[in-house]
This record gives sequence, structure tokens and C-alpha cells, in this order.
Amino acid sequence: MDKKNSTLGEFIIENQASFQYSSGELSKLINALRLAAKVVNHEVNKAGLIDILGAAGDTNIQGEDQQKLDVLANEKFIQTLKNREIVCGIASEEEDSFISINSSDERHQNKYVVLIDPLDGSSNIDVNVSVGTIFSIYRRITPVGTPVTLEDFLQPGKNQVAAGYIIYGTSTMLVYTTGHGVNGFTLNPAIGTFYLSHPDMQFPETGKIYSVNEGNYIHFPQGVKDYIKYCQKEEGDRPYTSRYIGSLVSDFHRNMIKGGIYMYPKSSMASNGKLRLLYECNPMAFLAEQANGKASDGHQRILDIQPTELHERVPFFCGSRKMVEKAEEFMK
Ligand SMILES: O=P(O)(O)OC[C@H]1O[C@](O)(COP(=O)(O)O)[C@@H](O)[C@@H]1O
Ligand SMILES: [Mg+2]
Ligand SMILES: [Mg+2]
Repeated sequence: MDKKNSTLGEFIIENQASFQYSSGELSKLINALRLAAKVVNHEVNKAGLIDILGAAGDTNIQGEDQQKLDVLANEKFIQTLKNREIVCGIASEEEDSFISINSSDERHQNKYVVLIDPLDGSSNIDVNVSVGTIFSIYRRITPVGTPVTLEDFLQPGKNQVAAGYIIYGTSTMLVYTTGHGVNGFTLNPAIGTFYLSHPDMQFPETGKIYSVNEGNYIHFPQGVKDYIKYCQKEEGDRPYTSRYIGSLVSDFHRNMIKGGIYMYPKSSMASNGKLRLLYECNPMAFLAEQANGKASDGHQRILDIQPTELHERVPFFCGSRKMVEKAEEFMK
């Protein structure tokens, strides 16, 4: 069968053998994420027709006003994973602490934990700009059959067994890696099936797009200011084009296809920037490296960072390898 025609379900089965310790559990887990993605996609598409726009009225542990769609997406992903008893723990950007899940079947204890950003790009929900969901999967490190602990979630990103995102945009796509390259699947809404549309995605080695919230320019470290000036200078293949959607998933996706760099630096207002290491930076860094790109905090490889807190933030520089290296030079 021509690879391009394969569905996500077929692709998962075909690639199961490449998973370390493959017992089918990781395949079931990715299948469950696929299902939850379709459920949330259905709700996102109705935004404006049903009551899911605007704030939900609560504040999450990040100190952000939760949007109704943040809450709905969070519930749908957690519910879908819980009901299928295929993970032993879940951590979410929208939950204060991690959720421990014990399988009702003594003989079958799960070995994976999932970390999710259920709705990425929340500030774009009400204005019909593309948003996403981000997921990251680890093999637990505490003994199977015992309750999960914080330790199981505070693993360096290089321990991830899988990571991906769903983008709810002009089309809905699921893009993921299990450590064997990055593949993108597009949802055919007529039949509710994801098809392999973007096999073996690769970041171009360099590009002409830089993505950063320039509204924060005066608060950025000098190195970042200098790199932005470098991007804007009339010289060689520059100036680059500034593109910033304000949804990490969408900016990353565009830059992976066209070549570019996304930056959310630290600033005098936010000493570690805004993005969460566990829910946003680690999964996107794993995808970037699997697609020949690069991700750092301006100095250190994101995937080598040892997390210390569930909701910690880190500065984030991610995209085409040569562009991230250039930005790091300026940061030095
Ligand atoms: O509005 P800002 O400060 O530029 O932040 C935009 C960034 O914040 C985020 O929205 C953070 O993610 P959440 O929406 O999941 O909180 C990123 O998707 C995006 O890149
Ligand atoms: Mg996010
Ligand atoms: Mg979010």
C-alpha cells in the first residue's frame, strides 16, 4: 500500500514493532489521543455556535484565566485516557497536581504517564485563529503497580517515548513522533479518519521566518534584541519575515514546513519566559530534534534540562537548526 494512503490507525499498527518494549500499550495510548482529538476538534469547530467561547471564570495554577475551551479540552482528554485505563498518571497544564490512575484489572498495570497542554493558544480561541493540543509520553520510573509519584513526571525530556500535537486550523492535523522521525496526519472530516499527509517531516536547516512577540522587545535580554535586529537587517538573505500567530503549535508547525525560528525568551517581566517545560517545551523540542531542528533555552538543550517542578517555565528557542544556533551565538 502506498504509505501516503495509510490511515493513522494503520500507521500505528505498522510501526508498533519499532517501539521499545512494544506490548501494544503505547499504540492503544496514541489511539486514545487520536479519539480525544476528534472529540475536541468537533467542539472547536462549533465555537461561536455553542457556549464555549470566553472565560470559564476560574484561574489555573499558572495564574491564567481559564477559557471555557481550556476546561472542555482538559476534561475530554483526561476522561478519554481515564476511561480506557491505559495510563497510570496524567499531568495537565490546567490541573494543579498530577492525577494517579489505578487500573481496575490487577493483572494489567500500566507503564506510561501522559502530560498535556489540552488547549494551546488560548488567547486565539475567541478570534477564530488556529489553536492546538500538545502531548508528551514517558515510561514511568517507579515500579509498575504502585501509585505514580511526582518523580514519574519530572523526567528530562530526552526520556520521552512519544510526543505530538494536534492543530485545529484550516484543516485538523495530528503530528507526532515515537523517536523514529515525525509524521503528520490530516483529518478527513467527512469520514472522521486521519490520513498520512506529511510523512517524515523535516525542518529546513535554515529559513527566513522569525516568530517572537515583539511587543515585549524592550524587556528582552540584549542578546535577543541583537538577534532580532540581525533578523531585520538588510544583508545577505535578510531581512527575514516576522510571523507570530500567538499559538505555539501553529507557529512551530509553520516554521517546520517553511523554515524558521520561534522564540519565547525570558524578559524583565518574566524571568523564565512563559512556556511550560513539561507541557510545551519538552514535547516540541523532541519533535524538533526528530525533524532535524533544534531546541534550547538559549544556552542549554531543552531535552537535557532536569525538571524540578510540575509547572516550571523555561525560555524557549526552537526551529531550524542554523537559526537557533545563530540566536544562541547572540545569547552568549
Ligand atoms: O501572548 P504571548 O505572551 O505572546 O504568548 C503566546 C504564547 O502563549 C501560549 O498561548 C501559551 O500557551 P497556552 O495557550 O496553552 O497557555 C502559546 O501558545 C503562545 O505561543
Ligand atoms: Mg500552551
Ligand atoms: Mg494551554
